[in-house]
Amino acid sequence: MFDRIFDGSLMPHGHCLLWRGDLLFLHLAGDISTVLAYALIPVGIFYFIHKRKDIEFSWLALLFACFIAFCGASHLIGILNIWHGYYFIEGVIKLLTGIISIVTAIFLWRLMPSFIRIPSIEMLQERNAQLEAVRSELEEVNKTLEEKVKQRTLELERQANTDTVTGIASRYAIIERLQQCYSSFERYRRPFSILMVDIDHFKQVNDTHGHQVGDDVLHELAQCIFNNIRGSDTVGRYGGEEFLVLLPESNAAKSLELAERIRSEIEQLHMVNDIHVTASVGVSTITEGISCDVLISQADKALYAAKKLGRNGVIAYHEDLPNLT
Ligand SMILES: Nc1nc2c(ncn2[C@@H]2O[C@H](COP(=O)(O)OP(=O)(O)OP(=O)(O)O)[C@@H](O)[C@H]2O)c(=O)[nH]1
Repeated sequence: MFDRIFDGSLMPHGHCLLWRGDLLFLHLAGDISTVLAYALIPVGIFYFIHKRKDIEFSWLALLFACFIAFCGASHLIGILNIWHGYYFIEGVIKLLTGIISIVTAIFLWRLMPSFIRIPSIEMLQERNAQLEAVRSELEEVNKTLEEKVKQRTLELERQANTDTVTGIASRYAIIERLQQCYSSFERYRRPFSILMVDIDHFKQVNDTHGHQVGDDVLHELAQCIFNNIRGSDTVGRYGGEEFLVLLPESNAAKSLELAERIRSEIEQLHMVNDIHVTASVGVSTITEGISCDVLISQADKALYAAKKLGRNGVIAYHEDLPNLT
């Protein structure tokens, strides 16, 4: 059996190619270079598959590598057969090469639709450019939205901080400012005072002239207070017809003086429908150990006293303030 396989005497030695130098050169050069290439290509494929474990269809690449390796073996036996006629071995190798080639071809054609679907570099570049355009568009939309949110937030903040009827600080804003002054007092002992201004008999204005005119009066009066305070002071609408004025760095005497001026200015105001109003003012100055709430209640007590004493007056809170009921 082995004799049949390795029997290289099928062609008499020396008859092959008749030892013509040109034929020998052509066949040897062609086969040797092909064998070398066919040995290197499968090694390259194995190396690639080893490095790129993510590649799909790697088994097909392996099949392809085997097919090339067998083609290389056919050429190798072709070289040997120049000297000896190992045609049995050559036949076996050719048969194996044929089988593996057919298997590879079948799988290659079965997978052809999938290969065709694989996007080309141009297609990927085009897709990438489209995605990039969408991304820039989204970025632009995002910027616009952010800007709108910013504007809306500012608008909401402005609305929350401003009283719509009078245009001065809202109750929320004036209380916040009061807390800031109080913190500053607690930390740096910065004094401050507050005025509680309340329009006298405002109900009569509403009842006589209507609610809209009442609103106009509130607006004019608020602006009057605003025009008589410093930039560092704040006036806010504390309640219906009640205003809270915050006076940082102002002691009791200075605050009383300002309260009197405001009261007097209000008294002299000529408002819509020739309306004249007066206001009562309660003054309170921060002292050690009292809270914001106590400070406000002191101003309220002083205001109440001013009302009880005939309105259109200014009273500063002090310990001996009579408990008027
Ligand atoms: N037009 C208008 N009126 C308001 C507003 N808020 C409160 N008022 C009115 O202010 C009036 C307050 O009346 P009162 O609490 O009796 O006080 P007053 O009439 O000013 O009397 P004294 O404070 O005791 O001098 C009520 O008629 C409320 O309807 C507002 O936003 N607009």
